[in-house]
Amino acid sequence: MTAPDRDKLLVVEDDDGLCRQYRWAFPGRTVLTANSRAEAMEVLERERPAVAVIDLGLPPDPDGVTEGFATLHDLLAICPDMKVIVATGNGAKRNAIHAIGHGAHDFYEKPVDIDVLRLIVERAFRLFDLEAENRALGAIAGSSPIKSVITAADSMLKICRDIEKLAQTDVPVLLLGDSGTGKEVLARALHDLSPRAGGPFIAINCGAIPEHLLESELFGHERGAFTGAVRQTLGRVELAQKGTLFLDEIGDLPMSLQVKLLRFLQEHVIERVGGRKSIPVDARIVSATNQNLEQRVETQQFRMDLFYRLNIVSVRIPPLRERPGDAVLLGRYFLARFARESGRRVIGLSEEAVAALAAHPWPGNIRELENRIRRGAIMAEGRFVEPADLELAPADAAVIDLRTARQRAEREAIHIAIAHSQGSIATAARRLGVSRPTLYALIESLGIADLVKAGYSNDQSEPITESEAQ
Ligand SMILES: Nc1ncnc2c1ncn2[C@@H]1O[C@H](COP(=O)(O)OP(=O)(O)OP(=O)(O)O)[C@@H](O)[C@H]1O
Repeated sequence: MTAPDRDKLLVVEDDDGLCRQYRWAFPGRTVLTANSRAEAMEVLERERPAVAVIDLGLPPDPDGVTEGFATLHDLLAICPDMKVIVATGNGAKRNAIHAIGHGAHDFYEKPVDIDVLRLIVERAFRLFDLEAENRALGAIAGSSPIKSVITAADSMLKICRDIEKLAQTDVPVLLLGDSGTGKEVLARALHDLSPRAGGPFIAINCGAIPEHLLESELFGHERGAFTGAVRQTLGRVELAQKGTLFLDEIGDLPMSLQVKLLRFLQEHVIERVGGRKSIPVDARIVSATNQNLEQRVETQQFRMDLFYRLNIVSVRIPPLRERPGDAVLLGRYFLARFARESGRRVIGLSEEAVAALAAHPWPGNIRELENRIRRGAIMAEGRFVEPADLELAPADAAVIDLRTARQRAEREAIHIAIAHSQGSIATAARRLGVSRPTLYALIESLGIADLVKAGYSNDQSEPITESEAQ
């Protein structure tokens, strides 16, 4: 299918007179019309319009909304980037809200006011353009030199280039970074880009295996080496023959094994537990830690000679919070992946979710981000993942202007006061220290009249007195 056409407007409307009106109303756009869902899908396949206006009352259900919603669903399933505006009957706000929840970009109420509709449609075209540009930018920014490493941050792009260079050598590399920053991803990339790519990549977490098992896990054992050693077993070092050995959490390697590892690094030979033979092993060593190894050397928990052997080249991986743009870029990447894997129709992150991702400090780094997005892809009810789906607080509180902050606080105070006044506006006004007309004016200007009416007010019968009005 071709790319969406940024000038084409699709109108799905069964009234031919209205279709004509639409054509006149948008002289600068190519207006394509369809009378039914089937026709709309044909036009979509052929023309890929950027924006669509659809009437919810379409045949065979012109008086209901089922066909309109089905059309909305089908259009977005094929073309999720398209901006769809739905036309609803007078007063049918519930349908409009339902449509937005199902991915519609906007709605307008019939009868058609062409000036208003023009504004809505032009806004949709502008947004479509902006998003298309963003996607193009994202594709460029996200084009990291290493396929498995998604990043747009300069510091990480530099690390990727360093990894590419280091991959051509055999020097031991020490990867330093907090938990979940992608140390294993980079270790694997180092292997995959190296001439050893055809050989094995063997990883071992030195902190996760009990000390008494670790020696045999690393170096293997001969039959009868200890009770239960019923057969000869190769260790991870030997299994990495002609490949790469990734020693994760190297700071946790017990002192007794540090000597043995050092010998391997110096002489490229190992001895299995219970064995006497020196076995040559050709494996590249990449290690990683989130601890301060120098400090462990100072406190004599880590051998200095081993530290220098492992640390011929070190690569410090920045935490996610220090990679500008990466939380959102990775968030979109994971969401696309999880949505695809789970077959869910979650299309994107809401603006609020993007802001929340950008503001969160990510103590658990990319692993935390991945887990939150996995949750969001499952929990999202509409088409967009919201901050609550990610169990993140909305971020906008930190960046709103003072006027918005004041209005928000006023809204909240009014709701609380009315709720505590059993719905009486007069009592609420007294509690808030304002006159009743002022409170009414505030409720009106803050746009919460409907909520106040629906929620609490039993105040309808209390007319404003003359003295109050002054
Ligand atoms: N730049 C990246 N692009 C895509 N996925 C990434 C990136 N970095 C990390 N990940 C993913 O994040 C998760 C954590 O990464 P990884 O296991 O490499 O971190 P780590 O630093 O080795 O963590 P730990 O220290 O806890 O072992 C993995 O699922 C990994 O695939």
